Amino acid sequence: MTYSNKPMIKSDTPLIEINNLSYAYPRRGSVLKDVNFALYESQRVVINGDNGAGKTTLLHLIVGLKKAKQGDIIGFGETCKTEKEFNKLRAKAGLLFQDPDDQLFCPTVLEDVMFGPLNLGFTKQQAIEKSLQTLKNLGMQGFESRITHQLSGGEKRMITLASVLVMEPKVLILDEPTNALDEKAKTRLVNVLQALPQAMIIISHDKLFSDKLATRQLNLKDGLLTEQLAATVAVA
Ligand SMILES: Nc1ncnc2c1ncn2[C@@H]1O[C@H](COP(=O)(O)OP(=O)(O)OP(=O)(O)O)[C@@H](O)[C@H]1O
Repeated sequence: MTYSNKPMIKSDTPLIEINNLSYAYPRRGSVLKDVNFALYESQRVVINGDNGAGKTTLLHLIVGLKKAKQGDIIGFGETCKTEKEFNKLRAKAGLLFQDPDDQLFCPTVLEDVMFGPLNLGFTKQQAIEKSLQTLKNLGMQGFESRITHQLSGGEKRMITLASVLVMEPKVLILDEPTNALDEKAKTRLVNVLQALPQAMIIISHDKLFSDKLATRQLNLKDGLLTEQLAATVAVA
């Protein structure tokens, strides 16, 4: 038998857990009120809610881009309070920003998608191969040398998705991934996400997309996160 010093994560331990999380903005007031939530392996949780309900705020709190005064974020079994602890969480949880322009920063598409794998320590050749494969899976082959800031809204969305998926994070956190996508691209995205083993938290206003993908749907309203639907599709 071998022993490891690494903390063991039991399969019934949530990947991400939120306990009694509350958040308020100055002038806006309370956005989240005592929110509790747990994400387990293989779950695809879609959160919907009206504009301004606090969905993006919730995702940013989960990954530590905003810090709550009240409540706990527990990532992969470890409570996160400090920047170092959130850095560890972010290494395993890939966030797709609502606005692609917050995510694209390299001159060309390939450089942008490669950036993550290179940072993870893959060789240039490996990073290129992984990036080309991910772009192909998303139907974006041929875009490698395109200038990112010249892309259309939907193209930017797909490239930012590629830059998150190529990292193969343990958890995918996607803020309105279908924004600006046409029906063909949405269908391709559903197929790509359904085939992935990762757990996901997805914000979406797109009911059809949510129904196809979600194993669990939640609604955020008046600061409260409530269960909306039982599983709509079987987890692969
Ligand atoms: N820095 C800030 N200061 C003050 N209020 C803010 C700030 N950021 C967001 N808000 C407000 O907090 C509320 C929640 O914003 P958030 O972006 O989380 O909503 P959302 O549910 O993601 O909305 P949408 O569906 O429109 O993207 C909104 O009323 C927004 O105007």
